[in-house]
Amino acid sequence: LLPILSYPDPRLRTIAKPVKEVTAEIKTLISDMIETMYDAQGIGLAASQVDRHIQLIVMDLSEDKNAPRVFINPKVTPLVEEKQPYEEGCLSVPDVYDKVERPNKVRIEALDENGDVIDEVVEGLLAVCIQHEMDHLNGVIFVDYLSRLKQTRARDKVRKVLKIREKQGAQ
Ligand SMILES: O=C(O)C[C@@H](Cc1ccccc1)[C@H](O)SCc1ccccc1
Ligand SMILES: [Zn+2]
Repeated sequence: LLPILSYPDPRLRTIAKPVKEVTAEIKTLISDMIETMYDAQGIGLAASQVDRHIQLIVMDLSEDKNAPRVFINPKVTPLVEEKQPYEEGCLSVPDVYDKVERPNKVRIEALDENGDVIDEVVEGLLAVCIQHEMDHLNGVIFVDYLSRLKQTRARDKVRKVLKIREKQGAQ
């Protein structure tokens, strides 16, 4: 399992670089990220969150957690002006959930783990999730869209959650 960086760790603000070649090392990272995402009960995970600053996202929206998707060097283009609110969460901001408005139909252009082209139009949760992960690759965290007060509360909440996890871990 890979350690997931927690807000407000400044490393989460790093801009991810494009992947030049899908090496064996990157394939190992992909499987480690998928395992880490499942363990953390996430439906998406960006490489930035595990302190690897390359343009790589893994996602799995399936019920049985057996259909992982890999997006390398993704480009997301909104296809509608109108934004819809969605109650978002983030594995880097544990136990914090709040509404974020995003376009809910986007085009995804990327490469998959075999270097094959992905070019899809997606809607709903998949569209929300890919935009949330794309933000991570650009050093943006969903709490950045919230008020200063909510950002302060999020920082305090994460500090508390991490203390509790430390204690649990130590026992
Ligand atoms: O990037 C992450 O931290 C994983 C995110 C992905 C996500 C955020 C907002 C909306 C959809 C997906 C989540 O932690 S995965 C947990 C989750 C699952 C369903 C709905 C919201 C959050
Ligand atoms: Zn996140």
